[in-house]
Amino acid sequence: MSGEGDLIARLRALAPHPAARGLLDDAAVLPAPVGRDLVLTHDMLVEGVHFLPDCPPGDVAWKLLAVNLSDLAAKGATPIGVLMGYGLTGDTAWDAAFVDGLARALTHFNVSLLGGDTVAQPSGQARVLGLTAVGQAPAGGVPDRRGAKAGDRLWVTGPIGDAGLGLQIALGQIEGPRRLLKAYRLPMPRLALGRALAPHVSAMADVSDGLLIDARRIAAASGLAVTIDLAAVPLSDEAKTLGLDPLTAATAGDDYQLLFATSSVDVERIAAEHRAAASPIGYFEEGEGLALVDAGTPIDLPASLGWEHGA
Ligand SMILES: Nc1ncnc2c1ncn2[C@@H]1O[C@H](COP(=O)(O)OP(=O)(O)OP(=O)(O)O)[C@@H](O)[C@H]1O
Ligand SMILES: Cc1ncc(C[n+]2csc(CCOP(=O)(O)O)c2C)c(N)n1
Ligand SMILES: [Mg+2]
Ligand SMILES: [Mg+2]
Ligand SMILES: [Mg+2]
Repeated sequence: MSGEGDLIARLRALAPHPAARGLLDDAAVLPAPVGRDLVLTHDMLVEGVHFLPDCPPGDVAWKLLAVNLSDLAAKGATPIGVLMGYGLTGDTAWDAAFVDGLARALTHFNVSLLGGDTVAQPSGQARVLGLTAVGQAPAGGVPDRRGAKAGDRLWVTGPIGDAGLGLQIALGQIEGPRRLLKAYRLPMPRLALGRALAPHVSAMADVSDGLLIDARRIAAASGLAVTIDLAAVPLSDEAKTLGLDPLTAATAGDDYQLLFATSSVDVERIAAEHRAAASPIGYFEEGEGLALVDAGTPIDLPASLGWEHGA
């Protein structure tokens, strides 16, 4: 495998959906699901920004798909297919391992490749990958970041902070269990849980940039203030053993957990039915901005609430 044509030939096996037209046409043609809206999202991964140069290519493929499916999960949507933007660097072994990993990930999530684009990247430059995911909206309406109500509690699925530790492990800054490295490299989008929660939430998003910054975005989009209790942020046993502090966990990002507002009392039961844990970590009220408490005692906001590109 070397050039564009060879890559597309390899990708053809990942594109069995009739909408993909065998990756032989100018565009994909997808019949709209009857009576359902489509949910569309696009996220990119950049070498050195989202993944390290020594990350196994198959893991990069998994993460490219997973971070996009996480946005569909936050909308309670069911994935249908994806379009991928790929930059060739001339490293054909890397490309082959990436395609193998993408095949595994697409099979795992029962998603088809519908199309995309392949370009050559100038040699020596960081890899840039993009993916658009298309999903079918849930029947009862799509949760919005703008829908939180004063009096709602803020909930998050857990754990939070494992991926941040995984990044530190990948960077060789700390030693820790392999599960934390996997949390960073191979995030698991909460698709089934997102679908189950969607009818019960007033607002929902996934946690990509950091719990604090993403919670503040829900509050801002809803025209409300949010208060978060750091003592309630769910940490894994491994993270506690490594002494992870909740503020670091809540600003690290890469969690791909669900963050949502609701007044429903059914949330813990729904999460348990999906073998997940959901924790009430705060509440919304009239006003604006984010406030932090630690077991009830107000504390100052950190200088950075999470990841913001170019900030
Ligand atoms: N280059 C762009 N062109 C058009 N819309 C964009 C662009 N970048 C971001 N957006 C839109 O801005 C909104 C917020 O995007 P953002 O990427 O912050 O959300 P997200 O994908 O959930 O988070 P993350 O990228 O951290 O996973 C979305 O509606 C997104 O489609
Ligand atoms: C090598 C490396 N360094 C730092 C990070 C941390 N990081 C980068 S982008 C981002 C937010 C999510 O991305 P986006 O907002 O683009 O979806 C986070 C938490 C990483 N993943 N890899
Ligand atoms: Mg995005
Ligand atoms: Mg998101
Ligand atoms: Mg982001």
